[in-house]
Amino acid sequence: MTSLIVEGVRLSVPDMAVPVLNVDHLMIGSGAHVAITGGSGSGKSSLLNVLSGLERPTAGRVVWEAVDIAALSESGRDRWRAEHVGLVMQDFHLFPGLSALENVLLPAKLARVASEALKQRAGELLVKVGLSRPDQHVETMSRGEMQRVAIARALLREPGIIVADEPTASLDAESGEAVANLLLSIAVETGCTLLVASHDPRLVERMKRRIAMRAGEIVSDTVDAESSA
Ligand SMILES: Nc1ncnc2c1ncn2[C@@H]1O[C@H](COP(=O)(O)OP(=O)(O)OP(=O)(O)O)[C@@H](O)[C@H]1O
Repeated sequence: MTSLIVEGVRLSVPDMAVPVLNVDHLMIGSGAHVAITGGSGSGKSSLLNVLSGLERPTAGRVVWEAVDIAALSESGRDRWRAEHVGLVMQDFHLFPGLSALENVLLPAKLARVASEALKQRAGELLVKVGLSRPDQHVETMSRGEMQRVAIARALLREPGIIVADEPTASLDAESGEAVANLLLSIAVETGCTLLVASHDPRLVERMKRRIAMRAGEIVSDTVDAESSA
C-alpha cells in the first residue's frame, strides 16, 4: 500500500498575501485512517487537493512511495491519480442521465480500460455498497444512494488511497453513518490509506488519527494509542 511524506508544501493563490496551505512536514503511514478537521476555510480541501494531485503546490514535495507528485505535470498527476486514488467528493460529481452502473464505469471508459472484468467488478461493488438497482438513473436516487455510487466508482480500480472530502456532509444522520461504516470497512478490508476531510464528529471520532487545521497550517495531530497511522 501507499505511504506519504510531505515536505515544505505551500499553496498560494492569486490575491492572497499568505499561502492558503503551509505544511512544513507531514508523514502518513500506509493503511492509515486519517481525519482532516478544522473550521470552514482552514485549508482542508486545499490539503486534500494537493495530496491527491488535483492541485500542484506552489512549493514543496508530496511524495507517495517514491513518487513526488508535486514534480509531475498536470497530465502526469492525472495518470498517477487514476491509478492510485479513489476520490469521493462532497457533491458526488455524478452524471445525470446515466445509470448507477454507467456512472461507476465512466472514468474507466474514458481512460479506455473498461474491461469485462472491470464491468463485472462495477456490478459487484454496487451490491457491496448496498445498491440493488444498477440500472437506476442517478438523478432519481436519494443523496445517500448517490454517495454510495460515488464510493463504488472511487473503488473500481482498487486504489491504494481513498480521499474523501466531506463525504457525509449533505447526508442525514442515518445515511451519514452508513457511508462512514462503508468507507471504514472498505479501508480495513483492502488495507488502503484513507484520508477524510470532515466536520462530522461521528466520522472523525472513528478515524485513528486526527489532523486539525487552522489558517492553512496543521495545529494538532493526534493518533489513537496502538495505531500505526
Ligand atoms: N483557488 C483559490 N483562489 C482563491 N482562494 C482560494 C482558492 N483555493 C482556496 N482558497 C481559499 O483558501 C482558504 C482555504 O480553503 P479550503 O477550501 O481549503 O478550506 P476548507 O477548510 O476546505 O473549507 P470548507 O470547510 O468551508 O470547505 C479559503 O479561505 C479559500 O477561500
